[in-house]
Amino acid sequence: MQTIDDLDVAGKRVFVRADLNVPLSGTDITDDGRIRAVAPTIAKLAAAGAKVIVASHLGRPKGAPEPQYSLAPVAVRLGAILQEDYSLGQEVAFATDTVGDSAAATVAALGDGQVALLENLRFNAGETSKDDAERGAFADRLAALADLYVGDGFGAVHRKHASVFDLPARLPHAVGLLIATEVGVLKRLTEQVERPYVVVLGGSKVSDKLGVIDNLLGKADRILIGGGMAFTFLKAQGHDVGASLLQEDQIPVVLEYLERAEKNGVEFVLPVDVAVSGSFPDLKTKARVEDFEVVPADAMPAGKLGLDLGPATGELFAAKLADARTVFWNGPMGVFEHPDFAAGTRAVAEALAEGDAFSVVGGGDSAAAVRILGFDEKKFGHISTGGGASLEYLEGKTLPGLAALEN
Ligand SMILES: Nc1ncnc2c1ncn2[C@@H]1O[C@H](COP(=O)(O)OP(=O)(O)OP(=O)(O)O)[C@@H](O)[C@H]1O
Ligand SMILES: O=C(O)[C@H](O)COP(=O)(O)O
Repeated sequence: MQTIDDLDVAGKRVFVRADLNVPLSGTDITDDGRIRAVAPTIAKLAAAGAKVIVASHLGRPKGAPEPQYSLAPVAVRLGAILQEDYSLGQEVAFATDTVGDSAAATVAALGDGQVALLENLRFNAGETSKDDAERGAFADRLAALADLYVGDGFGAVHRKHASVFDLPARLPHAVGLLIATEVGVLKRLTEQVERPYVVVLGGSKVSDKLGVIDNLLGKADRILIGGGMAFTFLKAQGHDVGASLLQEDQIPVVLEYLERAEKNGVEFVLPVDVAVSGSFPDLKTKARVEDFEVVPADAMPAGKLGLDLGPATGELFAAKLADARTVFWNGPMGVFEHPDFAAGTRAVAEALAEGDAFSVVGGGDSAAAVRILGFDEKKFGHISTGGGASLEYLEGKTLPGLAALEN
């Protein structure tokens, strides 16, 4: 792959596909880790005299503008970071569309060394379309904005989307600093793993992430399952899971995983107790949950939502991490955004921060959780900006965004 050092960027319009899909509470950015992670690439290009056009998705809008997914607050924060940490002389210009008049005018007004951010790519149906021609047509319009392409949105490289996959085929391209670092670390987990190798999985994108277990059954020594992921396993074992997140159609798959794990000598560890509530907590006010209750994992009351590991499971998971030499963790153990349901995530983070295993934390929300809960990032081996992306990399899948940069 070419790096940005291989490109002559001075005076050129350089399109940087970043992953600025940051957690928001209204228009407040609750964790800016993904912005900080791509800032070195943007700053380096600007310092080399490029006109830098940054683009990203945010959330999952359905192909049309949805104001709550606007990247406008991100432009302000990116500008502040570039000014404070990289001495960029001006603010980041913001285009209120992606391939329309605002984008054209914003890019035309960019001077050498200046930076603009386009509005959310997913406000256009062409970005995520399954139809090659529709995606290609959108990529053509994006390509018209720029002379060169830099891929640095590691969190999105597993998506076959126009700006990730089709656009680099249309412009001379290179890999950014963030992707280069991320891939370097994850390679280590696929090539030389020190054992015991323990994998911790949680989060809410259950259907996206169950598949990785298939591959991990041949690699990991122990797999701990928490977060929204746990309830499909508990249900497969015959337990009622109330109104918790459940991927019912995946139960046969999960049963096969459990059987194969036993055959392969891989230890599966599931929650033994769960923190529940009758409704999803208010993440904005963070008001105390009146009906908060810890119940055994095999006796979840009907209608209740499992929202965190119980304390016994927190201790169990910490014990199962104590002798690990390598750990990969993806997905929070509970709805950590609310203080009543952060304990499980805190227990795992604490075990990793205090242990001496080489630990990789993958995922926008998992990484944010570690920082929001106040852990020192330096206590972890690597904090990856990619959740689904890092899992698919570890699965050995071809990632469209990396394949496109290799061609
Ligand atoms: N039991 C649960 N029920 C519902 N949601 C949960 C549960 N446990 C965790 N979550 C939610 O999971 C979300 C994070 O899941 P996700 O799979 O997106 O994690 P990630 O891999 O770190 O992020 P990404 O894949 O987006 O990079 C958090 O917002 C958290 O509140
Ligand atoms: O948060 C993520 O994992 C990336 O930004 C990708 O988002 P997506 O799962 O909505 O494609």
